[in-house]
Amino acid sequence: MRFLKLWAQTRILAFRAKAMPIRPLCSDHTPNQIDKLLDWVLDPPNEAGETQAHAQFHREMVDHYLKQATGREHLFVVQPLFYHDPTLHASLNSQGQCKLDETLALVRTLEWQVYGHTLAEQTSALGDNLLSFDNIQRVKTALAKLPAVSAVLVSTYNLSQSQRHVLEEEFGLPVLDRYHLILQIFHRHARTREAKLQVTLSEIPYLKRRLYQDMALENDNKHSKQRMGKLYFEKRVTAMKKREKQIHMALSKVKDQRAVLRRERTKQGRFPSVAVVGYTNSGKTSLIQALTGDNLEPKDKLFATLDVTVHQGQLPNLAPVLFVDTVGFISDIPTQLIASFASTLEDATLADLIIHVRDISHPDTVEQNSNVLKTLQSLDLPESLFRSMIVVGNKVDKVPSDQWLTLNNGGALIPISATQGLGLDFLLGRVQQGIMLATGRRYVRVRCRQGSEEYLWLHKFVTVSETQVDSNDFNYVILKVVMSQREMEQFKSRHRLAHQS
Ligand SMILES: Nc1nc2c(ncn2[C@@H]2O[C@H](COP(=O)(O)OP(=O)(O)OP(=O)(O)O)[C@@H](O)[C@H]2O)c(=O)[nH]1
Ligand SMILES: [Mg+2]
Repeated sequence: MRFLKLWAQTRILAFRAKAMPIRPLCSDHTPNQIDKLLDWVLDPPNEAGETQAHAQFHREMVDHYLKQATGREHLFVVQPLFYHDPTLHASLNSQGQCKLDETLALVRTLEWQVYGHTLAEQTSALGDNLLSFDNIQRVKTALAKLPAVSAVLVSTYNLSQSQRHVLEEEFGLPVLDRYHLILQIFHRHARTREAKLQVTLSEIPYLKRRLYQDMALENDNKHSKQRMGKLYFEKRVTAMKKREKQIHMALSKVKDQRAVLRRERTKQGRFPSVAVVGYTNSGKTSLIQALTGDNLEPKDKLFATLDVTVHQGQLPNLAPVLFVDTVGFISDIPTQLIASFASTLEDATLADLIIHVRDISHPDTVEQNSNVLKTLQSLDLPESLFRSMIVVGNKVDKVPSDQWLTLNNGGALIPISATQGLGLDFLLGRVQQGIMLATGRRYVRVRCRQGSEEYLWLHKFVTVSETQVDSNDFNYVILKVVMSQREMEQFKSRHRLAHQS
C-alpha cells in the first residue's frame, strides 16, 4: 500500500515537472530590441541618449533576472537549517524557527502571499543540490498539493546558479533567494534619489553574477540547442560595468552635496547629532518620533526606512539636538548589499553619539545584537563613539517583568517603550550627558544685565537652560547656558565673562 502511494506521488511529481515548464525569465522586448539597446550602451551615437539607454538596459536585466515585472508572487518558503553537531539540534531548531519567522516577515513586507513553508533541516549544504534528497522530496510533495504556488523562496542569502538550476528543475518553478527578496524590498521602499541609486548599485553585483553563472552553465552544457554565444554574455557584462561606473559617478555627486550640508551643520556648531541604529524593525523610527514629536509613520515592515533622515529634538537642558534615522541591519545578507548602504551610515560614523535600539521582546534579540555589533565594527567607527554608545532595550511593554531581569544584561540596557513612552526621560538624560561629554560642551553661569548685549548674544547663539534673577540687584540675571569651547571663546572675545562655574 505504502509502495503504491509512493509510486503515485512520484508520477504526479514527474507529470508536474514535465507539464509545467519553468516560467521564462524574459521581458516584453524582443531580443532584437535588446541588442539595439546594448549597441547604444556600448557605443553611444550621442551623449544625450546614453544615460537613458543605460537605465533602460539595466531595467531589462532586472526584468530578466529579478522578475520585477511579475508583480506579486505566491510563494512556498523553504528555510534551510544546517547543523553539524546533532547534540545542538534543539537550540538550532528554535533559531531556525526565528529565521523562518524573519523570512516570512520579509515576504509580508512585500505583500506577497505565502502558501506554505517548511524548515529544511540537514547536517550541511550539499554542493550543487544544496538541499538533501529527503528535503527536496518533502518540498515536492507539498508543492504537488499547492498548484497556485508561483515560485519557491529558498531562504539562503545567495544561491549558486547550479543550485538554482537543480532546484528549479526539481520543483518545476522559479527559485528565489534572500538577496533577491531584499533587493525587491529595497526597490519598493527607496524614496530619495540617493536611496534609488544605492538600490540600483546593489543590484549590479547580483545581475553580473547571474550573467557569469549563465555563461558557465552554457559552457558546461555545450550541446544545448539554445546557445547564446560568448559575445552575448561579454557584451552584457561590459554594459553592466559601464552602468556601474555611471551610478558611482552620480552617487558621488549626491554624496558631495550631502557633505556640504553636513559641513554647514557643523559650522553652525549648535547642533550635535545622535545616530539611531539597530536591527530592522527594532523601533528606531518610533523612538525618534517619540523623542522629537515628528510624524514619521513607523511601519511594522522590515526595511521601512531606506533613507537617512534627520530630525530636530531638544535635550532636557533645552539644547537642540539632531536625531539621525538610519537603515536597519539584518542577518544573512551578503556584504555587497550592506556595502552599498554603508555610505548612508556615514552620518552614523560622524555623529557625536550613537543610540543602539534593540527589540528586547524579539526571541532572537541576542543574535540580532551580535549582528549589529559586527556590522558596526566593520564600519570603522571611532573607538570613542563605540565606547559611548547607549544601548536601549525597546518594546519593554511586550516583555513580562520577570523576563526583563534576565534580558537586561546586568543593567547594560536602558529599558524603554517608544510607543508607550516608557523610560524616555531617563534616556534623554543619558543622551544629554553623552552629548556634553562628546562635544566638550559644559554649563556656564553668566551674570548680565537683562536686555544687554551679552544677554541678547547668549539668547541668540547658545542654549540658555535656566534664568534666575540676581537677588542682590533685580536688574541683573544669572543665566545657566550650555556652551562649546568655540562658543565660549567667541563670547569671551566680545564680552567679559562675569561669572563662570
Ligand atoms: N509594542 C511595541 N511596539 C513597538 C515599539 N516600538 C516600535 N514598535 C513597533 O515596531 C514596528 C517597527 O517600528 P519602526 O519604528 O518602524 O522600526 P525601525 O527600526 O525604524 O524599522 P526599519 O526602518 O524597518 O529598520 C512598528 O509596528 C512599531 O509600532 C514599542 O516600544 N512597543
Ligand atoms: Mg525605520
